[in-house]
Order: sequence, then C-alpha cells, then structure tokens
Amino acid sequence: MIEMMGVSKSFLGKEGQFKAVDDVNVSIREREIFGIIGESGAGKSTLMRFINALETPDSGQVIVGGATVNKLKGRNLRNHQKDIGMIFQHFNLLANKTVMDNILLPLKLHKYDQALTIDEVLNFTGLADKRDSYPAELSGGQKQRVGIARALITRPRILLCDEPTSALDENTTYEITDVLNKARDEYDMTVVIVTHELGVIKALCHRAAVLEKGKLVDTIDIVRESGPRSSQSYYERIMEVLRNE
Ligand SMILES: Nc1ncnc2c1ncn2[C@@H]1O[C@H](COP(=O)(O)OP(=O)(O)OP(=O)(O)O)[C@@H](O)[C@H]1O
Repeated sequence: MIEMMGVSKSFLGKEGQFKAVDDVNVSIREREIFGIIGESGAGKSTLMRFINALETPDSGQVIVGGATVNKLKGRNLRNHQKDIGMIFQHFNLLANKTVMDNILLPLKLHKYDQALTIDEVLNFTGLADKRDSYPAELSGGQKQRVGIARALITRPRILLCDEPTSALDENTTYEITDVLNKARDEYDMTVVIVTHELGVIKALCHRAAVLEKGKLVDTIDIVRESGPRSSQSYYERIMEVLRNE
C-alpha cells in the first residue's frame, strides 16, 4: 500500500547540511495502523510527510497504491493528496469558524465524490452537541475530535496523524486512540501515526518503525494492548496505574 525505498532528505542546519532521513526502507500494509517512533528530531514527521508529498525526498522512491508519489505533478498530485487525511498535534482549527464549518472546510476547497455527511462525522466523533461551538469553547480532546472529523469527512484511504495526542492529558489521549481505532475499522483506512508516546503505539499500532537520527533502527511487531478505557475516570486511572488495582 505504502512503500518507501531508500528515502533520504537533507536540510541545512546550524552546522551545515545534515541528513534528517537517511536511506530508510518502510513498507506499510493496507488497513494497517503503523507507528513511526523516535526521539525529537529523529526524522519521524519528515518521513511521514513524504507520503502526502508535503516533503519530497532527495533520493529514493515513495510508492502509494502503485503510484510513484515523488513523480506526481498537477492534477495527479492533487488527486493523490485528496485521498489522504491528516491530523495535527495542535489541531490546526480556525478560531473564527464553528465546529461544523471547520469540519466542512475540506469540502469547500475540493470536490470529493465519496464525502461523508456532517451529521455522520459529528455523531461518529461524539460532537453532535458541539456543532455550533467555537474552538475556544472546546477541551483539547474535543478539538482533536474536530480535527479527526475534518479529516474523515473526505473519506480518505490513508490517515496521517502527526503527534495527535502530544498536547493532551493521559485520559484524553486514550479517548483519541479509541476514536482512531474505531475510524480505521469503520472506514477501512490505513493509518500512519508519528508519536514519541509508547503507550499510544501499544494501544493503536500493529507495527512501528523506530527511527534514530534519521536512520531506521528496526520495524517491530506490536503486541497490542488496549489502552485504558476512555470511559475510565481520571481517578480510576490513577488508582489503576499507581496502586495496581
Ligand atoms: N524544513 C526544514 N528545514 C530545516 N530543517 C528541518 C526542516 N524540517 C525538519 N528539519 C529538521 O530535521 C530534523 C528532523 O525533523 P522532524 O520534524 O522530521 O523530526 P521529528 O522526529 O518529527 O521530531 P519532533 O518529534 O521534534 O517533531 C530536525 O532536526 C528538524 O529540525
């Protein structure tokens, strides 16, 4: 489904050119939830952004659904990018637009034949009662659910998640991993998630690539462990973790 072969990318840093991604090979299967994990600056986001051509590798190939992404241009490139949804660490919502208008934004920019309805994504993400609220009136978890709804409404084949829970507390984190798991099952997506949070990888991913200073150290199979249930209260979670109850 997603194949990256020998991809590298250099940037100009304070001490000259350096390789942010260094000859990485990654193969992601259809409907897989695939993690990219590593310390800050390891090259995780750069590697993920090759998939939707927000970054272009200096060398190597990125093949998605049979198409060589780094050779796509014009309409073909736009069609490729339309098939891929993305969610961000800081949600990237427009402060002066309601929840509904934020979610509908992608449909205002492009035509999507398979788009879902606003009611479906609001219900799916548990935001039906927040339709007319503004981002400032929402909690962090609710803002990220708006981000997920905005990505889902176009019905993408691939969902890219860049540190989707890093700005959230622990309980809210598992509320979001629950929604992502459910979204992948319901809408048959392949999900790629960049994070430095090991608990998120364990709760969500089938496999994960470990990056260190731009190099792929290993691709590991994950024994998935359902994270704490999002229905648990913060107090219940504290008791479970700190007192092993
Ligand atoms: N456009 C750019 N110009 C210059 N340097 C960049 C650019 N994009 C990324 N870098 C650098 O490349 C390295 C890898 O960045 P990347 O964002 O891929 O890492 P990361 O593992 O996702 O880190 P983090 O978890 O901190 O986001 C970092 O040192 C970063 O500063």
